[in-house]
Amino acid sequence: MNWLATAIPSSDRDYYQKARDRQAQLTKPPGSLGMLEEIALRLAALQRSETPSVDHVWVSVFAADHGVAEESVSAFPQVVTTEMVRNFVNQGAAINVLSRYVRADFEVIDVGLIEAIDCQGVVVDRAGNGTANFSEQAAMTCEQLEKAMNAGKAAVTRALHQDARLFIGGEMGIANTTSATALAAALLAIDAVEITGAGTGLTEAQVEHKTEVVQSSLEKHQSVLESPLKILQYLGGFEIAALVGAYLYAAQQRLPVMVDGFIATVAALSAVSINPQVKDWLFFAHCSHEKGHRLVLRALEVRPILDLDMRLGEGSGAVAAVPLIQMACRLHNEMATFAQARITTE
Ligand SMILES: O=C(O)c1ccc[n+]([C@@H]2O[C@H](COP(=O)([O-])O)[C@@H](O)[C@H]2O)c1
Ligand SMILES: Cc1cc2nc[nH]c2cc1C
Repeated sequence: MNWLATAIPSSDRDYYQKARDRQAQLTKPPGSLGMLEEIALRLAALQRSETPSVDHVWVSVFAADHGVAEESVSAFPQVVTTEMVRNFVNQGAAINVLSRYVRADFEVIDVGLIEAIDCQGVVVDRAGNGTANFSEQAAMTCEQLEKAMNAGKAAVTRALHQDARLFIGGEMGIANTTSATALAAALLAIDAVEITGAGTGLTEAQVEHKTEVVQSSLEKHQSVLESPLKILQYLGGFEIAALVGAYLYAAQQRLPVMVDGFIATVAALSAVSINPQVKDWLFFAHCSHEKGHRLVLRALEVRPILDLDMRLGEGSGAVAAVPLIQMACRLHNEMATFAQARITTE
């Protein structure tokens, strides 16, 4: 994975300052548009533009099965992953509705279902047929990790070919909150009990069992979890590794990203652990209802745009935040200045 060593550009300070100067002249008390101002400044600096815009959004949903599902850690059966992929293709899922609403390009990628489904409209870029059960062995081999991260890179390449201005990666994988929880606990060196939550809807007793599965897996693999890539290989999922690859490559290619919920934010944490420069290119859409999400956002020192108790995944929260960042751009670009509107400032 030589491409991982490619430098990630920083955002442009001059454009940031220019955008800040313009915000100061717009017809509003300074700072009164709150976080919408900062979003516009960041986008101006990333796009090196005085008129930032995110008119063309790209959504790639990565789907994969998880070996750890056999430990009864999800409220839903594993087959739902494949069934939801069919739903994505048939345009019936929440992410399809939201993508249509913002006129985003949408694709779904089978990055590792147990059984490949013969369904027109699925991009097949598989790293394997489901990960191994990480409570017993490494979730994936080094080769599979590379394939999964390359699937994310390939999705970003497709987005760039279509001139997308914002990349959104969604995920679908029954039991992937168990994987994301283990990843975050390993990356942040915390205990499973601090971060394990209900996922798709476990009872308290089931969450306790899930916590034990995560904690014992962390202890089992402790001696090999010495780098972010090893942690991803041992505890990750193919769709999570694809998100990590997508975030890193998008940043290398100067394509801003909107990060979705708990699983996607853990993928962002993994990407930041691999290359901290990636953080400049990431916007965080929302804080999900999943227990560990706020903790991971805090660890990343980022503030999400929305806090709606969503916990769906699929990229849904990220798309829900798109109208707000589009508004942030329009306000920045179209508001009159005090001089234009002839408004007294002192
Ligand atoms: O994005 C989130 O914050 C989120 C929180 C809980 C669950 N999910 C979704 O639910 C699935 C994983 O839940 P589970 O309980 O099977 O681990 C997976 O397909 C995720 O997209 C997503
Ligand atoms: C129905 C269903 C839809 C989902 N979308 C993302 N994760 C999901 C999990 C379930 C169970």
